[in-house]
Amino acid sequence: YSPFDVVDDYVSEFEHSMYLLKTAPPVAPVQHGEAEKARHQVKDASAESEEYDFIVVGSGASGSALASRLSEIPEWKVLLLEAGTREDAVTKVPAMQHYLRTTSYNWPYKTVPQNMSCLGTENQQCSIGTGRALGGESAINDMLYTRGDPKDYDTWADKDLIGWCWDSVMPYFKKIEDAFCSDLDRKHHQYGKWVSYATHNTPVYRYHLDNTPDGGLVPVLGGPVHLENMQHTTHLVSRILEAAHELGIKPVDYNGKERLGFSRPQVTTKDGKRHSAASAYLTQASKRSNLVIKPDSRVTEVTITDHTKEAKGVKYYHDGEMYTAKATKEVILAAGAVNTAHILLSSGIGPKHDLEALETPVVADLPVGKNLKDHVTFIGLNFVLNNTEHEDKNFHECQNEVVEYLRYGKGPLTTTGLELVGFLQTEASKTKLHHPDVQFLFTTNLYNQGHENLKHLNIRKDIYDAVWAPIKHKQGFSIDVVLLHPKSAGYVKLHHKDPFSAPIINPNSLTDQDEEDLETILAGVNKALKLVRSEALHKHGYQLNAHQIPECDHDGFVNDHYWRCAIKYLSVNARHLSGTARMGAEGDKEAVVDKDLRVYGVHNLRVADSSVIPVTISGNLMAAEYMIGEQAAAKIKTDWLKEKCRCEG
Ligand SMILES: Cc1cc2nc3c(=O)[nH]c(=O)nc-3n(C[C@H](O)[C@H](O)[C@H](O)COP(=O)(O)OP(=O)(O)OC[C@H]3O[C@@H](n4cnc5c(N)ncnc54)[C@H](O)[C@@H]3O)c2cc1C
Repeated sequence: YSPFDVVDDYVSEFEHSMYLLKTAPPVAPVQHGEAEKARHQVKDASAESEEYDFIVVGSGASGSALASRLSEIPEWKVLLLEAGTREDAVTKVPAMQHYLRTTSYNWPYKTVPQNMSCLGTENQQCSIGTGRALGGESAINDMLYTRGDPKDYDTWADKDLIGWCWDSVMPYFKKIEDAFCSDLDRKHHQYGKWVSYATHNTPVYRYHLDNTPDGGLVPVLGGPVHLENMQHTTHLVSRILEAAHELGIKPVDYNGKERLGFSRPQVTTKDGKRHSAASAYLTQASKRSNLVIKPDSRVTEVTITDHTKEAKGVKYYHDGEMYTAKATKEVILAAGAVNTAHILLSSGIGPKHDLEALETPVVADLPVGKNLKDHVTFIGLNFVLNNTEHEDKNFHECQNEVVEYLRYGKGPLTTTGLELVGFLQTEASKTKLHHPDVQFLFTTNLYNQGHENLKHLNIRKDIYDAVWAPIKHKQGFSIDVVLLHPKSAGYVKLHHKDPFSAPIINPNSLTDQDEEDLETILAGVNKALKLVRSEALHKHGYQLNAHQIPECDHDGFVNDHYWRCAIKYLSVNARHLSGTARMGAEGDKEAVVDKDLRVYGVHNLRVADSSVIPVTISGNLMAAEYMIGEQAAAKIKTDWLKEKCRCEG
């Protein structure tokens, strides 16, 4: 075959998508004037509005799972509204993920200036952009699939949240997944089987088959979300596993029974291409006539009746005009921890005092926006390999990579650079139970590729020049240290009552009084340094990047004193945002929704996304979001189908 046959069509589609992304106008916030103009064009609500049984707002992991499951009931008409647009050829390529975060597939939010973290960013403002696409963040994220630790969910259940303990959520994880990974703890997964076919001139294909009782082979029906290991790794994996062995750290399946240790990443790709929530859930479901999916439609407010406090529908902005849509049964918000809080606040649901200050009529006085949590992450731990330069690729090599990607789903384009993941308990941990407090992300050549590549993190140019520019093009790797259970909490507030203006986001990272958060990251840094000093890595010549942050370099030594300072400069937000519409039992003053995700004090309104997470989990959030979407659908089905049985007698 000619590589040109494979590549030509793809390259033109890819180039076209890149052109559209580069020329797209800035997305959010829409300018104040434009919002005003649009508001005057609101169509007459009663005459023009569309009517549905359910309206789901936001199509991320939770919203896509939820809308898809609700539309399984043919009599229910479901509307899914999404502010972002459909994915394209660029989003499918895992290696493009950093680029995507500077495009219109992103809400370009920044935090307010921080005092204890992000000191190395422009204006001390961390970038906190979240995904804005059909598929939500799963269309731009790092694709790492981590369920979290059973103890996390048991902690939720300890707060009287029946139905959320590990034993209750585990079946949903299994329902979601279709896992094709090596090193799986199989009892704990819904997994596919591998059958390889190699014919004389075709590549190896994979079939997903199982034995039937009569001995034939049928496809196994796993869940909609395809999981596989990163399809491209380097020699770093075996070297780190060897080093880990030296330190007594085990190789594990972090989604299995034993979770403390190191694993190959399990990621949401299918044949090396990104498998977003939209691909997993909406591609099939969109064939149903009772599911209406509207991208480029930004919800500004939930409409709620004055005296009965019932959610009746939403207002949304599409193509320069405002529309209304009615929900005869429920409205469910799944717009992510920042935007769900924003919509609730704009609808008059939030702290009374704050809403009144902005002259917003109060529908329900609830602590919306409080308790914002994120997994703050230290990115300043970089290692170089004996000053080895990596060479620029020539045209032929690049072309081969594209062919490898398209034809076999392999090669460097299928990876984000992440090679290995660790869940560890540091010396700073206060619990006697086995429970991780930090996550390690081992990535090759992530930060030393030019300042442009760190634009999505808002890193200052002088910091880049001091720390990473001297090792540009050097081979090496980094260990990001992720704080899994931050004590500090922040908030999301309305900046203005105009629903189009960006909210105030303050994660307040590393501000806890006892500095436990800082000390836990420091303990993680020291553990990482110990690992790199092991014989297994030392013998290859890996060295700590000698170029450090000038503001922290008081005495020329890289010691705890230095690292505490460095952590404040180069800890950034992981954008694992949660907790802004927290789930809690009745009487819990910090709760916004109950255990069935219903908003307290407002009828027919639920929240089903990371906003409801009451206590952070030991892992990245996407898997939990899929689980929350699935659980929400099951709860809604139970409620309304039970209702139907009662009515029908
Ligand atoms: C850069 C980045 C990397 C990450 N990497 C990982 C990772 O590797 N693994 C992992 O598990 N997690 C990762 N995360 C976090 C994870 O992706 C999210 O926590 C999770 O996907 C959130 O799912 P969600 O359904 O709650 O919301 P989202 O995915 O944020 O979906 C919400 C959707 O609602 C839409 N929306 C918002 N406001 C409105 C509105 N007003 N009207 C209509 N639609 C609206 C948004 O456009 C968005 O599409 C990452 C996040 C980011 C930003």
